Amino acid sequence: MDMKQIEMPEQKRIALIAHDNMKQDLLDWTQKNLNTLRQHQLYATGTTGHLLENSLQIPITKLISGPLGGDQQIGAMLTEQKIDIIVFFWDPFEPMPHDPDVKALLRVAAVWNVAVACSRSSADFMISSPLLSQKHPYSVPDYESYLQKRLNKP
Ligand SMILES: O=C(CO)COP(=O)(O)O
Repeated sequence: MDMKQIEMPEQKRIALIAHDNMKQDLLDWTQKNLNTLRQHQLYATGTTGHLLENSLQIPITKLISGPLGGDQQIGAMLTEQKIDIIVFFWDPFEPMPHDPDVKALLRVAAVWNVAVACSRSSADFMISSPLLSQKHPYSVPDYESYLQKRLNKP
C-alpha cells in the first residue's frame, strides 16, 4: 500500500468507547485525565457518551449506540481522518451481538494508522505522550495512488 504523510492537529479528535462491563473503568480513567481530555475534541458512542458527559460535565459529540452502528460510524470517520485517537475499553469476556462491527472498527483503525488504546495501561501511555499536544506527522494510505493503480490494471 502506498502511503502519504499527513499531519494530526495539536488538538486531537479522541473517540471514547466502552462496553457495559468496562464503562466504570472508562469513567474512572476519564475523570482522572479530565484536565488533559478537555483540551481535545471528544467523541463517543451513544451510551458511553451520555454517561461520560454527565460525569465529566464537558461536551462530547455523541454518535449512535454501539449495537446500533456506533462503532461503524466511528470507523467511517477514520477513513476521512476525522478521528486521531481511539480509547476503546472492549470487553474481552463477553460476546456481543455486534462483535463484527467491533472487529471492523479495529481493522479500519489499523488500515488508517489510527492510535488505539484497548486497555487502561495503554491509555495511560497514550494520554501521557508528548505527541498528544503537538502537531504530529504520520502516514495514511494514499487513496488517489491506490485508485489509480486499480483503474490502470489491464
Ligand atoms: O457497544 C459499544 C461499542 O462496541 C459501545 O456502545 P455504547 O456506548 O452505546 O454502549
